Amino acid sequence: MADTAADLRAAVGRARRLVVKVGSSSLTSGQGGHLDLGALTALVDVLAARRADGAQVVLVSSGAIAAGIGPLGLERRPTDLATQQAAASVGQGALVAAYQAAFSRHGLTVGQVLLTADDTTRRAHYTNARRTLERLLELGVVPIVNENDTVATHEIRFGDNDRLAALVADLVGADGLVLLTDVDALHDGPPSRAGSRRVPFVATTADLEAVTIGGTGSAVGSGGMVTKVEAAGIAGAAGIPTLLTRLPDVEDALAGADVGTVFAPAAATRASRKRWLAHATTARGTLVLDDGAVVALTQRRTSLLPAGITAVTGSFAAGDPVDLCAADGTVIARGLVTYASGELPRLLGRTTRDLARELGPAYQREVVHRDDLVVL
Ligand SMILES: Nc1ncnc2c1ncn2[C@@H]1O[C@H](COP(=O)(O)OP(=O)(O)O)[C@@H](O)[C@H]1O
Ligand SMILES: N[C@@H](CCC(=O)OP(=O)(O)O)C(=O)O
Repeated sequence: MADTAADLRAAVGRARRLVVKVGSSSLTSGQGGHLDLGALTALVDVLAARRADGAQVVLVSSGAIAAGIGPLGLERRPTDLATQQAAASVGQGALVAAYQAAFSRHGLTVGQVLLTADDTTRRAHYTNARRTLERLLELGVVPIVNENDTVATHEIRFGDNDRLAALVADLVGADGLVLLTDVDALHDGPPSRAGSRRVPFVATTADLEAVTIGGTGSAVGSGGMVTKVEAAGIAGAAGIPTLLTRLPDVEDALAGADVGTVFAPAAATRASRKRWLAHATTARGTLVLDDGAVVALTQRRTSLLPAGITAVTGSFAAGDPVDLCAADGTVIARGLVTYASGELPRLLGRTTRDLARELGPAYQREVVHRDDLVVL
């Protein structure tokens, strides 16, 4: 029988391994610019209590850019990448120093882990990040994860930390993910709209059909509710329940109180490598498929051959992740491509037999092998 909301709340509360993500809006005051040390300390006290109960905790903390606004004398969150990176460079130091001081009062050591979207896209980097996090946890350290904003580029960037938190939860095999933001829960419409109501439980994506999910409502956050719901989906695909609430309610939430929104995990999960491909990679280009190829991939689960591709966009190397799209642009799958973007145009629409005869046996290969392909 499916888990009830109460079961799932209890499961997150007693998680042996917990990933907690806190957003910029919860850690900074007013228009942002300075860390709210009271809020940060309150969070650390709750996490330290979980540690004292024997749980392992990974903290994914935003706030670097927001915390750099004040020290740099800026008036608001910068919008250009270079100034965001400068603010993150200043703010990340302040953020980790504040956590270090707060956790040390509980006798706990923290370790900073900065990741880029490129680190999760490359499988070897991804598994390396897993080893680092595992070792930190074994050593009793509280890892504090953030995006490595100072080197992230526009093209390949998480931007908000919601997806990163869900990927980290999957990476470390967490039993629960907690997303802390500046609203008490997911609402059935933007909370600023009069009459919007809390959604206490999302059992399946069907429960989201009647919900209007919007972007950020704060001056310092970036993803809004859209990325939080997506993050709950990514964690759910790994079998991990997500609890979304606001920082002042986190203690009650972890005690199983009926606050926030709890998202049930998916009934069926994919293999870890397929989850990585679906959620942790960033596509470097697009292959547009004809209708026959779409049917072959989605219904017969075949590999993708050159004959079914009508167009290629982007610049990628062999082995890179790419999106596979239908003619109308809908992304239907993601896969690791066996050819570089420069090689593909002359192969499109051709049979592998013709290509092998003309160009040699190496050209008999699939463009995306079914083992390296995940239908979305
Ligand atoms: N349906 C919804 N329910 C709740 N919040 C929503 C909804 N749609 C949009 N939001 C907005 O999402 C915001 C939280 O996201 P964000 O500002 O990115 O926070 P964080 O910094 O914690 O990541 C809320 O303040 C709210 O204004
Ligand atoms: N890595 C960035 C996260 C930016 C951000 O606004 O994220 P979030 O508050 O989670 O929507 C930072 O630390 O400032």
